[in-house]
Amino acid sequence: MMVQYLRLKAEAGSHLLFYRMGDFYEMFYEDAERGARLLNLTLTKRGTSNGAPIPMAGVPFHAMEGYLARLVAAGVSVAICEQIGDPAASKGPVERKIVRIVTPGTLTDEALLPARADRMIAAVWQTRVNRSERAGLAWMNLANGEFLVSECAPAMLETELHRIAPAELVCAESARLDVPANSARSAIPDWHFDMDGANEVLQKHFAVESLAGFGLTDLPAATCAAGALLRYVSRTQAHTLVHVQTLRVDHASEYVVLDPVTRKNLELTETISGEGSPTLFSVLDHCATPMGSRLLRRWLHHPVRDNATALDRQHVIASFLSAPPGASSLEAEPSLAALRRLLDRYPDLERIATRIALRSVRPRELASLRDALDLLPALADHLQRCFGSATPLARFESSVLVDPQIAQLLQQAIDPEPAVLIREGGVIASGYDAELDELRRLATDSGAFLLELEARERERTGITNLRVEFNRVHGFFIEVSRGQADKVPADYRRRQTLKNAERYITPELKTWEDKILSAKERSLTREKWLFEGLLDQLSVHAGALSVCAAALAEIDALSALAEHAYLNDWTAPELTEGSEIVIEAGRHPVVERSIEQFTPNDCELGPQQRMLLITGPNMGGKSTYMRQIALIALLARVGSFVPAAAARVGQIDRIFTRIGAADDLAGGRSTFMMEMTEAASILSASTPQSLVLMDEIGRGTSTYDGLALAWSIAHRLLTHNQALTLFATHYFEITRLPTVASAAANVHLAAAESPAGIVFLHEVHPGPASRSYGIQVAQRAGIPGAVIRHASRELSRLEAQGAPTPQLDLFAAASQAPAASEPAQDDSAAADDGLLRAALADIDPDQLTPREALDTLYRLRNEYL
Ligand SMILES: Nc1ncnc2c1ncn2[C@@H]1O[C@H](COP(=O)(O)OP(=O)(O)OP(=O)(O)O)[C@@H](O)[C@H]1O
Repeated sequence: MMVQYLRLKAEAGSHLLFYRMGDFYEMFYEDAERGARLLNLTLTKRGTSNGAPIPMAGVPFHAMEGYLARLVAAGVSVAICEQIGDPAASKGPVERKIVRIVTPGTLTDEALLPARADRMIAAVWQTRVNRSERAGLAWMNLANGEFLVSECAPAMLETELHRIAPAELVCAESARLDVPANSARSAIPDWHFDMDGANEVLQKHFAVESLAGFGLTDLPAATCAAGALLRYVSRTQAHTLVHVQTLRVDHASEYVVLDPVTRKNLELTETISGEGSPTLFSVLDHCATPMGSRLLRRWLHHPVRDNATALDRQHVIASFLSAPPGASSLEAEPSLAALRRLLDRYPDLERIATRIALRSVRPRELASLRDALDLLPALADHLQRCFGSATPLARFESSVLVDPQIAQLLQQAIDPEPAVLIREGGVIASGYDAELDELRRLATDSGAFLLELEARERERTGITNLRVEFNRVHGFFIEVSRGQADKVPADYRRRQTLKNAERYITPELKTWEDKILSAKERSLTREKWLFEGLLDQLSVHAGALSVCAAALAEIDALSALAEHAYLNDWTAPELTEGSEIVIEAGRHPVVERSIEQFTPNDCELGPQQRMLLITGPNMGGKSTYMRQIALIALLARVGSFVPAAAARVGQIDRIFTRIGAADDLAGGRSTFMMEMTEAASILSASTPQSLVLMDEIGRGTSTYDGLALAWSIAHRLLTHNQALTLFATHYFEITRLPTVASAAANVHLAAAESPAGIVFLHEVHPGPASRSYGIQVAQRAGIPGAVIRHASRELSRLEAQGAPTPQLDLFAAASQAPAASEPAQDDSAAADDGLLRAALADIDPDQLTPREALDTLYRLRNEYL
């Protein structure tokens, strides 16, 4: 047996091998030690190898899913090996085979998948294309069959990986890659990414002669990644990936780019501290179905650049909110509420459709599919009746109506309340198959048949005390007392002679006995066979079911957004082609839900006013204001309504954020270094169509350095990048920027002092702030009174001395008129000078090749001229 085990283990490679032995899955050697540690199992021993005992640990077969879930959550892959031979018929160990491999990114089991989030698997391959380095990406959502590819510059790889957020990342053994924090890494041999092999695997899977139809001609790196991924995923599944029916090129340029830092800072689906709520997704997710929730999550991570796509969604939401012709707008909600109630009754059709294709669907899922299909006509009718067929909703009507034959088939085939597993029987409805009905009747109604047979034989033979009986040794027999034995007909065969009686069997009873003794077993076998046949018939419709599921998910996500808009008074933003974000009375979508009275604020960014310099006291609401503008812009680009009285949002290519400060100790970067790295990427990549959020840049170093950097960064963003920028700062000097660059404007968060202390008004007013209120905020935070009094005395002393540092004169100077433009320009020139000197000091000319020297010269010229 160990020889067989070692052969299978070699096949399983680095995956844990679950080796089926009777009612257990056993692990041996290092697998046993690792499995026991991860799953908290008892480590035992079995036999010896080279004189040493073999470690062993096992899990009961019926509890396997729970253990698998824990292993997958820990990023461990498991190869599952089943007994496929007949133990009774085999000499030596029963034949066994690895039937599937469960990896973090290739799950399709209901129990192992998160309901309201996708689990992607991605592959990456970097290669040189036309003398420049390209990163090819392929990713698959096995639970719905989506298969996508894209290519990008290596510098964008991290951003792309965060957008895709794979649970598992497949890469070449030789690749040096930073894998996103939540991804498990799986290394495969480099040659799996070979171009010829990739073409072959993909062409074979899609049964095509060329991949040109998929638009892969100019994407060699992505093609290699797709081939390797398809090969990897196929190996993990017991069945072919029939539901992966197409491959789509996903152009990153279709979406507003959000780098990993921005996704985190905007708390789209995860808070900064890693919780699931409160986030934008958690407040918006009113979806009735898991597939609707997953789609909404995907949308929030993929705001679109194209107005048409966003407007199409917005129009559907508007249709949901518009009342039927002639009715008042108050009636909109009830018909929307009725729709939401209808959606509540739908199961996860998307995943059921996939599991039908993968033939791993459970009986109860088919029962819920049957019930759901029954509801579809009512849903289509509701859409038509309440929202009218002339609206953008009409496009869903044909997709949600699937062939009624599927519903009919399921009605006939599946028991009203089927068992959990097919192996238990009780899944196929009675009346669907005459033979199954007969087997079940035999297995359960044997008493009636025996009584009927006994009565018939008594009448036929005239033997009144004839009895039909059963015992374990002889099975069924007809017993006749010895005195009556001469009356038995010729077809009676003697089975046993007792002292006072004879026992017989008849051909009819023998046939019936054979039938009944195996009836249970045969009814189970027949049921399995019928179930397989049913899956054959259903899998023909898996594609149509997926289309229906996608339409339902979209209706669900859009009606959830409509409901949120209705309940929270959101409005439809205007989407324009320009570069602008104009918001009237905007609110923060998450914060407005958590506090009683949210103060709305306006914002105007556009070609004439590209930067808002935001000042105000700590706790005044600067970060909230900046984030709400970014979230409103993002929601508009998702196609949602927005929390504002009115909004106009133009084209946005990227949203950048430099908010808050956190050390990246693991990455070896200090707070200041992180801050500057993020600022550097903003300066190098933002464009006039980008939205940039900068919160307190430069505070992580000495005041003069910080101020000089903050000034220069803001100046450069205004003059060079020309991005739409929200720039919050405590450096008052920077509020002079509008005097040198007219596209900048000052706003501040208002606060007032009352006898009870500082009152934050949270209102955005034009102009810079007049005071910092730092000491008052510190007092509210619970700094001891003695410290506060000491600080106040120090502040008065420093102010009396006449502002020795820019930091201290920050707000005191606010009431004075801003300085003339000359000195400010000097400031800017001085800061540039300092940076140039620092850059020159970093260069060691002796270490540069002529080419590098020339490049450096060009870079410096571009940056400082
Ligand atoms: N517009 C608003 N209406 C009502 N409350 C608000 C508003 N904006 C912010 N707040 C409240 O004020 C708190 C502090 O806001 P925020 O963190 O944005 O201040 P801040 O100015 O960025 O502070 P710091 O400078 O210390 O980072 C928020 O948690 C929120 O409860």
